[in-house]
Amino acid sequence: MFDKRNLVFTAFSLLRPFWLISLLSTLIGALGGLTTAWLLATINQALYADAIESSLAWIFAGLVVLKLVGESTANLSNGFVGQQIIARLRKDLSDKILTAPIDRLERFQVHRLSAALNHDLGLISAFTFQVSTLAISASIVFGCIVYLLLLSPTLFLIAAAGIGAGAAANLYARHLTAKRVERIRMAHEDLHKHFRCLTQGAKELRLNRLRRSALRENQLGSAVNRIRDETLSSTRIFMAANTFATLMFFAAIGLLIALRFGLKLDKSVLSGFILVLLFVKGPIDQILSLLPLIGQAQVAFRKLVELATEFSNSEQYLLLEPQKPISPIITSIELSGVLYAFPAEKGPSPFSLGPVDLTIKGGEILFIVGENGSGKTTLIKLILGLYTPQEGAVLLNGEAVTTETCDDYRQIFSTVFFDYYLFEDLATPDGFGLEKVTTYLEKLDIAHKVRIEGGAFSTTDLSAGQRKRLALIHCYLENRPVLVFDEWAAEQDPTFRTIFYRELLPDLKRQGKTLIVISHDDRYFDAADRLIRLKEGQIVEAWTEESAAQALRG
Ligand SMILES: Nc1ncnc2c1ncn2[C@@H]1O[C@H](COP(=O)(O)OP(=O)(O)OP(=O)(O)O)[C@@H](O)[C@H]1O
Repeated sequence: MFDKRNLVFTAFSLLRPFWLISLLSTLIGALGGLTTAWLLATINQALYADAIESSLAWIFAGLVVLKLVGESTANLSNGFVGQQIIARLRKDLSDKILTAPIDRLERFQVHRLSAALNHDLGLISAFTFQVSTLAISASIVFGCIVYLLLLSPTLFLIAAAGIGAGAAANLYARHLTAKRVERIRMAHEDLHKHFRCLTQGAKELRLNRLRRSALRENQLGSAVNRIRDETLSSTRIFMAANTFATLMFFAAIGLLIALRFGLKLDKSVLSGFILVLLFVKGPIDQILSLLPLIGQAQVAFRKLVELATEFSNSEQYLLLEPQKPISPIITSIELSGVLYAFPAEKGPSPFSLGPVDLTIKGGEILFIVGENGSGKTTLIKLILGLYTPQEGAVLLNGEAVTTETCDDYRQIFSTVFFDYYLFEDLATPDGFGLEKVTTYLEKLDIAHKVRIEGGAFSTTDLSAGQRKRLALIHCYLENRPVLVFDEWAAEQDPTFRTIFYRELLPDLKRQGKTLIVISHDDRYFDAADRLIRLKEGQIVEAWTEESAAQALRG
């Protein structure tokens, strides 16, 4: 549940490292603003003076310099603080995502993340650039108010009524548009989702006219139209409020002039008053024009805090360096009474796996097989320490893996997931095996397509099967004791599929690696030392090479 205190706390924690410079720059900006009001008073004084004294000229010049220095310093330092805050937000959010529990991350859909990282951060960035303008304008308005009050309290009351009515109209407009700002933000999330469809589903959309027009007109079109219509409607509301504010402003000026004789006002006081009033309209309009942006930035900031709260249960220690070195000796990896259930958010019956008892012996080849949706990938995510079991424990060499040791534990594995991500750069421990890369490329029959250039693959624009071979090269280079393959051979041609099961796996086993392989290739099940079959989240069959041979012997 979102907590308002959290928003305030986050805002303060963001500003804390820069509080001094923020405060100083705001004060300097305010000084610049107040100087402007003083400058106006000096001009007014000079206009009605019988003679211009040199001291007045010096004061005028000094105030101009002070105003320029104050405002530029405030603009520069506020820009600096703004950029620091944006940089900090970007890094903090990336850290949150890097350390977020994998299952949370999987549930928090990508388009929501990209809306936050692009739309929300963009709005906050735009807002931070306006902070000094806001501070300077506010202090000019404040300074002018003080000066007007000193000039004539009666005139001030009349002017304040007019300006106050306009400001109230704008605040009411802000209230009226608050829901629209929320709806625009929601539509941006939808927009990001449909933009993903545009690029990731480009081929399918080209081939399916019905889907294409549904996306164009109903989904993407609807989100675009909602943003346009809600923004236009908000703009109209603010325009109406601004028009009313201007009307009230000039009505107040009209009234002041009309009352000139009735109130027996001094001509010089009235003209000076109106001069300052006309001047102060600029900063007032500037503040009012920023109200829509302030509303949008508030919503954006709240969304970012919500995102940070969603991932607050993060594994902060993942960012600490260095980790414990990985022990290359694996005697066993054990799941003891492990249970994991997906939350009941989607669909009536969430999937649950276990309780599972499973011991993987160091150096063996274990196949995990079963129908689609039987829980194979979920099981390996538990083995890999990517999901935390709700019950039971994972043990390495007989010792329970704890929250503190989990990341060290994860470093024993190299994986190629079914939905793997192919990194272009090679991340090898101390350059391990770099001299062997060419041999690996040749072994995987990909050397004619890819070279190593500057510590990265020269290209990853390859066929699906070839890309997966590059993912395997990453595993070779990582040189970890346990390798996990989720349907690695699915995209390979028959020849290379045979090479994978008959040559590569036995070869890795000979090097002392432990191999965990998810496979649907029943022709090669005999390549396993041990096989377990999953059904509806339970191990329903387990055999070893010996038990199979014994069964065959009868
Ligand atoms: N992020 C998720 N949220 C909720 N349920 C999920 C999630 N991921 C998987 N599931 C559910 O868990 C079940 C097991 O999924 P899993 O990916 O482990 O199956 P699998 O055996 O690897 O299937 P396949 O052979 O198709 O890859 C599925 O029925 C699926 O509905």
